[in-house]
Amino acid sequence: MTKITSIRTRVWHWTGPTVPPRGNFCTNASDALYEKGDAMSSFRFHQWLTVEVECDDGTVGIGNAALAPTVVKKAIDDWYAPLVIGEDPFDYAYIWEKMYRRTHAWGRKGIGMTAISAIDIAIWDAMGKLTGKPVFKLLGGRTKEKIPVYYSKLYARDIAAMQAEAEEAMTHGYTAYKSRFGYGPKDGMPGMRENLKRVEALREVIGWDNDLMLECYMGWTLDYAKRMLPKLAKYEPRWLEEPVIADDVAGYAELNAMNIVPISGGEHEFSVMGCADLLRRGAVSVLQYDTNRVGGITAAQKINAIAEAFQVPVIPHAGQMHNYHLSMANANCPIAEYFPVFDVEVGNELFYYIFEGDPEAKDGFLQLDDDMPGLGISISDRHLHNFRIEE
Ligand SMILES: O=C(O)[C@H](O)[C@H](O)[C@@H](O)CO
Ligand SMILES: [Mg+2]
Repeated sequence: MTKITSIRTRVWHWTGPTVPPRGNFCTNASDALYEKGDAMSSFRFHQWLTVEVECDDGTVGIGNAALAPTVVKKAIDDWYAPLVIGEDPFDYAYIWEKMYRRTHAWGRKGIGMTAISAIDIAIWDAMGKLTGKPVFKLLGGRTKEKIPVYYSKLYARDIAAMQAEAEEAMTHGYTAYKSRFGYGPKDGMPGMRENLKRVEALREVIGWDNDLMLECYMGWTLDYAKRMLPKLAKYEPRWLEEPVIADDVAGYAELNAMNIVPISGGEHEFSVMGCADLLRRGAVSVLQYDTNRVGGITAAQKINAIAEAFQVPVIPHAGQMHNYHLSMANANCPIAEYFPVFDVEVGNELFYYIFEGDPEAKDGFLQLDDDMPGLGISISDRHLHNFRIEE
């Protein structure tokens, strides 16, 4: 029997250069407030948590978390690691339930479930390494020759710059593009026009044979979204993402039931139960949990089965290997999100500066290696000079 002997947590604080924040960059939940200064500040992730689960034969599985890394680190060090050390990693379902139930009073969403996710991902990486199999081969194997990806950036800014970015992305063969709205309820009718002008401008560049997805990042309200949907319909978006805050599940369901534009969400939902509730209530037409938030690979795979029963496709939030392996192993995961490598801005791109092994998209697809055990990533020292590491 294999045993887990230690869990090492490190917070990687980015100290390198970052792209300065811009106004109307991306609507977000703080936009509802009378906000002085940078409303987007609490939605930038310039830190990341790595979790290394070591087994008694020296095998180390790597997990990660992007949400509130310093707090998640403390939760793991103080509460979760003692529950997991001494267990057999192949008892991953038992370990998951133990972490979930022993901290159920406070850990079923947010910080706790993010901690569970990071440990669970590390356990699956360890199991892959211990069996000599890529994680996707432990989940269901290769359901796709290669994974189609969508280009995910196009934050709101001046129209010429957005069109230039889309034109450049087009040269890489993507057939799907996600853009972010910069305006919401506080910007009134003029803001609606600004939003619509940018959608129009992107359609001019990518044409009508490519998918266009539109992201609100929780920055609109139900009222505003109901007014915008009929105006957006003619641009045929594949989905409208996170129009309202994650707690407004009824709002999601009302917008989705309008059947004007498919509503997507889930990246701020946690646990099997949380995602099952979104599906049961018809809240989303596309489910977008993130494996490093929702409960790790153990929970994500259960959610995939439930989503398949509802025939709701799962397109996890973010690229990154913990999501790619699930996309490869599930026919109900049609495409994956892909953040192009770029200067540190929002923070989704930090993954590339901490890890080695994440595949690069080519001609709108990415590939996983049948012979690469585990997740296929390692912790890199290429950019150590740009990080302060908190052990
Ligand atoms: O869907 C996404 O990629 C997320 O919402 C991103 O983190 C981003 O849009 C927020 O800045
Ligand atoms: Mg999103």
